[in-house]
Parts: sequence; C-alpha cells; structure tokens
Amino acid sequence: MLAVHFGAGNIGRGFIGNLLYHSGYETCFVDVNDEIVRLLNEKKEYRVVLAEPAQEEVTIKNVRAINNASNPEQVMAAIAEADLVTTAIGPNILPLIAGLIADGLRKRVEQTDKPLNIIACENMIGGSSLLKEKIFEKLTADEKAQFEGRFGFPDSAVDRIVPNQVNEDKLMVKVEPFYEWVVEEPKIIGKKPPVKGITYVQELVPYIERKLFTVNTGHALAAYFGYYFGMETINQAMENQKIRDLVEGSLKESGEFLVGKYGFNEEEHNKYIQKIIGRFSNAYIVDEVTRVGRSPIRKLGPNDRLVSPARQYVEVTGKQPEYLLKGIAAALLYDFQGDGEAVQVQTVIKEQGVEAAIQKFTQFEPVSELFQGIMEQYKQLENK
Ligand SMILES: NC(=O)c1ccc[n+]([C@@H]2O[C@H](COP(=O)([O-])OP(=O)(O)OC[C@H]3O[C@@H](n4cnc5c(N)ncnc54)[C@H](O)[C@@H]3O)[C@@H](O)[C@H]2O)c1
Ligand SMILES: O=P(O)(O)OC[C@@H](O)[C@@H](O)[C@H](O)[C@H](O)CO
Repeated sequence: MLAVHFGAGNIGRGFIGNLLYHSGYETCFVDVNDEIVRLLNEKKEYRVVLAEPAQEEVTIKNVRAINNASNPEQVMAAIAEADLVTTAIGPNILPLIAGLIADGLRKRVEQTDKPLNIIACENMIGGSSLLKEKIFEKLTADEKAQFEGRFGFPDSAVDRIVPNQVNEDKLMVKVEPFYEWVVEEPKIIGKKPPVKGITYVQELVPYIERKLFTVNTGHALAAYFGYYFGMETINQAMENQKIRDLVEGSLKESGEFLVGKYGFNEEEHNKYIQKIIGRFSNAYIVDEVTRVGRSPIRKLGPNDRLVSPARQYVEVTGKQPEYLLKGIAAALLYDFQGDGEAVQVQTVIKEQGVEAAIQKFTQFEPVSELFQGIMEQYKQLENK
C-alpha cells in the first residue's frame, strides 16, 4: 500500500508517518524542504522518540520523499498510484497544493477507476472539506461529476504535541506519547483506509470542536500569556500559577459550552481537561511559546480556538466569558517579530487602532458585548 503525505514536518514525520508505517504503508512524503527530502531519500528511515522517562524509540522505515516545487510530475505520478493521500502542512498552505493534487487526480483517472481518500490532518474545522473545495475550483463540470463519486475527502481531527525539533539528527522527531486521530466515516469512498490508530466516527464535529476548543484553546492561552510574561516554553508557562489559572479558566468556559452543546459527560470532560493540562506540563518536551502561538491571525479567526468558543459560550450559556476574552486580548498583544502574522496584527493596531484590529481579525462588531469585553481585557493587559 502506498500513502502520499504532504508535509514532512513535525506532525507529518512524528505522527502520521509513524502510524502509516506501523499499518504496512510505504510513505512517500511531499515537501518543499529540500534538505529533509534529500535526507529521507538517502536514509530511507528516521527515528521517532517518545518524550517520557524511558525515551522509547522506534525506527520508521519504507519512506521516500519528493520535492513538489522541483518535481511536480513525480508527485502527480505518486497520487495516481496511491492508496491514501494525507496532509499536515498547515491550514494556510492547503489552497497552495490544491492545483497539484487536482493534476494528480486527473492523471489517476486516466490510469485507474480505483477510489481514493484524501485526508487533511490540520488544526482546523473542515480541513479536508476546504481542500476539496480548492481542488474542485480547478476542475471542469465534467471532472467534478467524475471526481465526486471516486474521491473522498473525510474531515479529521489529529492530536499529538510535536514541538519544533532541534536534534543533531535532522530527521529524528521527539513526540509526546499521547495521540489521537479521528476521521469521519460517512465521507470515505471505497474501503476504510486500514490505518492502525485511526478512530472512525459517524459525526466528526463534536470531536474536532472538543479537541480544537480544549487542547488548542488552552495551548493558545499558555503561549500568549507565556509570551506576555516573558517565558520561552509552554512548560515554563505552566509552572507559573497565574498562567495555569488563566489556562484552566479558559478550559472551564469552553468546557461549559462543549458539555452543554454536545452532552458530553461533565466529569469525563473535566478529566479530559486535566489530562491536557498534564500534557502541556510534560518536562520532557521543549515547546516554544512562539511555535504554539504561531500565526495569530489564523488563531484569532472567527472559527478558530479563541473566538469560536467565546461566541458559542454566549450562545449556549447566555453568559459572557472572561478567560476566553483575556486569551483574545493576549493574542492581540503578541508582537513576536519572527512571526509575519504577529507583525501584521501589530501594524493594524498601530496604524488603525485596536478596535479596527478586533473587528478585522475576530469579525466581532463594535456593538457586541464580546467586542467590548475584549477591549476591556486588552486595556488591562496593555497597562500592566
Ligand atoms: N505539531 C503539532 O503539535 C501538531 C499537532 C496536531 C496538528 N498539527 C497540525 O499539523 C499541521 C502541520 O504542523 P507541523 O507542526 O507539523 O508544522 P511543520 O512546520 O513542522 O510542518 C509543515 C511542513 O510542511 C511543509 N510545507 C510548507 N509549505 C509547503 C508546500 N507548499 N508544499 C509542501 N510542503 C510544504 C514544510 O516544509 C514543513 O516540513 C498544521 O496544520 C498543524 O496545526 C500540528
Ligand atoms: O498547530 P497550530 O499552530 O494550529 O497550534 C499550535 C499547537 O497548539 C498545536 O500544534 C498542538 O501542539 C497540537 O494541536 C496538539 O495536538
């Protein structure tokens, strides 16, 4: 079985590639990082080390790689033969690879009528659906009709903390022991991909909202407040009681709406929160606040981990959130110069004012109580 995986980065090598290997797939990574592509082709294997006291290590074999910037034809040929296509490249990059995947699928229909599933493993609601939309924008009406029944785009939720890697061995990846990969079954076309470790579910939205609005909401508060208080890593941030309280406060709020909206068992959900807080505090992982806080414009978006739970908290409970708004305010203050989106947010604030930035990035209107609440929290943090 052949899997073509876009993005040979932290989650690609550390999580998806790992499960694919243990399920009997040959994995062909596709990436624009020439060094990683060259090393994967040279070594044909890499190590994954668990961030835990025993530091258990596994070797992932049966891998190769293609640079899609220099060899798009080879990527198309691989897609034409693949049994599964997956991505972990970042939500903002999905539209950029849609044309190449469309070309690969065109080549495939010339060769075979075998169905294929394409699963985006990104931190967002509806990642595979977005990829499908972007691919279908490139197709003719006839191609759309032909592709519709043959290629599946099930949405998915992936969870495993994989920090930026600073190992001498450039291919090695250190990962936390925990992992979860949930895929929506009804949108699979043909047989379910036999990946050991995927949990197939009938309805994905509760799972992705629970993951994104717990793991990633709490993570974002740890990152933005960690940065605000001058800390370098998530672990350091979690050792600070003030930040821990802020993270826990935000997760109580998002938990209240998640339990109310989906009927999750409250006790189970509290255990889920505590487990996640334990994962953030893993002393065997060095995870910089600037990785977890990366791309603040994406994270301040209306459907992402800060704004969506704040809005849904009001809808479900009728109350105003406090900690989620503090998180949004801290994200607006995130001014790390090494992050293009942080620089853009700061430019809008400087040139047009914070009100304009809130409206532009969160899409809350100035008349809303949530908008006013963010303003209040922002002023408090600004005048620390
Ligand atoms: N790291 C984690 O803890 C984690 C966990 C769950 C989900 N995710 C999600 O997985 C995705 C990837 O995150 P990551 O942490 O692995 O990032 P990463 O930066 O380590 O990896 C992304 C890879 O994509 C490659 N890439 C960028 N543009 C490309 C293009 N146009 N064509 C081909 N390859 C391209 C990069 O070279 C890089 O190797 C994101 O959506 C992230 O939210 C990450
Ligand atoms: O990948 P992002 O930028 O959406 O979010 C940063 C982290 O919160 C994220 O990568 C987590 O480590 C991951 O989602 C854990 O499953």
